[in-house]
Amino acid sequence: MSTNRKRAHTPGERGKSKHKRSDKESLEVVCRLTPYEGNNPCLILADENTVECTPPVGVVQRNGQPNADKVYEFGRVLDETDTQKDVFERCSVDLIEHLVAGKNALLFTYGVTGSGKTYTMTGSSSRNQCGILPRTLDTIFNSIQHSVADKCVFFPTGKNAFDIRDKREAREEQRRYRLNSQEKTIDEDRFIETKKVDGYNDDYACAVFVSYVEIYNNYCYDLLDNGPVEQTPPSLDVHMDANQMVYVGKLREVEVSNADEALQILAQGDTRRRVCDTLLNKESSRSHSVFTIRLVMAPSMEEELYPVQDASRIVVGQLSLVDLAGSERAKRTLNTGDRLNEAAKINQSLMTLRQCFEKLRKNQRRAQQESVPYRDTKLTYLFKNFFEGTGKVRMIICANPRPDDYEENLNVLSFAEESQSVETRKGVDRLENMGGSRPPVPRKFYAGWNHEIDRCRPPALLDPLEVFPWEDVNRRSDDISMLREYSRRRGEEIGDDQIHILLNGLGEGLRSRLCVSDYEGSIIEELKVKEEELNEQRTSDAALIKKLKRENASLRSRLLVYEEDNGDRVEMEREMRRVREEENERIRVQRGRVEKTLEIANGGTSTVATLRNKFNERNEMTEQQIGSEGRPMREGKMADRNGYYDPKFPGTSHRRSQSASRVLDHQPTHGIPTGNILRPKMPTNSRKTRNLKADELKSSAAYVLTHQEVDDEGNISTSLIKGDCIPTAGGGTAVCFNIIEKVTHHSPTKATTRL
Ligand SMILES: Nc1ncnc2c1ncn2[C@@H]1O[C@H](COP(=O)(O)OP(=O)(O)OP(=O)(O)O)[C@@H](O)[C@H]1O
Repeated sequence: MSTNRKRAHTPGERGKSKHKRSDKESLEVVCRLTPYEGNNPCLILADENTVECTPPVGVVQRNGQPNADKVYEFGRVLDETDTQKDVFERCSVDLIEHLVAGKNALLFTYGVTGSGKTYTMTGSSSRNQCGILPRTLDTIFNSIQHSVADKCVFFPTGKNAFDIRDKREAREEQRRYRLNSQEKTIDEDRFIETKKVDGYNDDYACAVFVSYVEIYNNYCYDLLDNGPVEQTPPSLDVHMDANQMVYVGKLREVEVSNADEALQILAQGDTRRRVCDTLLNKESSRSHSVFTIRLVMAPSMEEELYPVQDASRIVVGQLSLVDLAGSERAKRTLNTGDRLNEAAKINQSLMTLRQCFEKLRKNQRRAQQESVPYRDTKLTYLFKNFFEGTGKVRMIICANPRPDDYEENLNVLSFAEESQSVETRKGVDRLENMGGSRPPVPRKFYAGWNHEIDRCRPPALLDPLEVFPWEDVNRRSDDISMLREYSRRRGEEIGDDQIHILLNGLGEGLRSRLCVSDYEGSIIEELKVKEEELNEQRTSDAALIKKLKRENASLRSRLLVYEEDNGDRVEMEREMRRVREEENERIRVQRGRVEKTLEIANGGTSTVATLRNKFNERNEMTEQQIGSEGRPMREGKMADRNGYYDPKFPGTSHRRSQSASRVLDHQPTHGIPTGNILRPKMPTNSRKTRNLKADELKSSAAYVLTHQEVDDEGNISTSLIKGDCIPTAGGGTAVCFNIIEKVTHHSPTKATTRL
């Protein structure tokens, strides 16, 4: 790995701006890496927020320089180990919470062609491959199921708004709807997500509307158009409503009562979507698709799940799931004709998206606001609501680590990383708080009882003033039989004609109470399930706590042992330090002594130096005289100049005692007899040795080593190597050699021959 790694942004910089306000939040980016089994992936997950980008071998920059490794940081990085469910949980669940709270959110995928955008957004119907969109639809309906009003109660006005029908109109519209609706084919085998989010306000009745738009070659088409699939529907215009919100005019918004219906609509729309086989993806999206889920909510009537007919109290939450077409380079796809034109338009709209982001970031930094080029493409115009209105925006970057995608991935990643500093306004709570009264009873609970109540009619009832004992209606299984018995008894007492008057009053009251009781029963059931789940969770938490406590105890005891060991170790280290310091001190003292001794030995004092010089001078003379003149000096002179001892300079010897030998004469083990008159003279108290011992040196003041050599011509040279014995700091004796005397004996026969 190159050390030349560049950090595109530090984590602190990400998503921050100077003027960050609490009503703003940053666009969040999640990066998903496509599974890749080849060699040399150009992208790898470094940690859960970082992706590392390594250039493939041989890829260099335009200037010929090698590309550096780079790291990019995102809100989260997911790789092949993260499942479709993980991606859904991380990217969509909080947006669904936004939606059920009446806020807006935009989730879009972005990346190079074939990087897994459609797979991530839609996937397939199996458990493992089910993508964000189907899971989101399931989760929405799981979370609002008791509050969904009957169909046709809410309706879109066509001007980006909704209204509410009164009950009679709604019933008529429902009848028409039933007549026109076709048999639905539901995928029985599809995976169903069971997730549910909290946060829906039960005081509201709601309806879900979906729409599906395709932006192809910068034209908007309704994928839910009712016309024949073979025909391209007319392109639709994008408008702005009275609240400055952008919407697609004449777009079909289809009301759905459950996720199955919504998925069927999605599948219907997909049959119209333009997908082609390209070199880089067998099913390449040639257009951007925008699937929008609108949750329309209005405060419900007191007892019944029917919205109060006041359009001004309607709150609409919107979640748009966008699958962008992938950016692609013509030289890689080798596209021509229509495909090339499509690619150009795709790239142009993606480029405009980048320019909008850049402008938004610039505007965030400056007081002076420049206009953002939303209108340049249909895609960016549709996104305007989210960037300038209220809503959370999240981008999923899909990136394939194959080396061929390296350069395009770099573009995508750096754009995505910069985008994280774009801020959008946070959604505000628009739902009214109804003061915590009991939620209205969903209509489906009424339907169950209607039939039963009607069966109570035959027996006559009595005086309408006589009150049915409602307070006893609390165990639902007994309610009907009690009413039957009551009616039978009273029917015997009064005539049949009275019965209808009484029944009407009774029926409504009974119906309402039974339904409420039924609804509450279902809530109790749900709470029981929740309680069981919580109990299970508590049991497993308790087991975990127990296990953690055990581990904690064992860690504590191990820690104690370590601490004791550590105490011993500290003590030992202290002792070692003390010994080392003592040793250092001893060495320091010894070194001082040695230095002093050396100073003395090397003539550190002037007296010693002078003596040594004189001594050396004399010895040199002796050698010159013997070597140059080639004849022996007179014996008397020799005695004075032997170089070993001069009583005038007692400081030059190192005698230990007066009785100690002053000169140690070290003779060769096998001396060569020269038969010569020229013989070195030793002082009388010198001691001869052939096998030198340390003790002998110690007791001597001077040392002379006799060394003999014979060359090929029979010449003998005898060397006397002389030195002073000096006691060393360690108690031994060193010899400091200071003169060599040489006597040479030439062979007369050889010398004559040479002449
Ligand atoms: N995470 C993944 N796990 C398994 N298969 C994947 C994954 N991501 C992508 N694929 C497979 O890769 C292929 C291309 O994916 P997909 O069609 O989603 O790419 P795309 O980004 O939408 O391409 P385009 O922009 O051209 O439409 C598909 O066959 C898809 O099943």
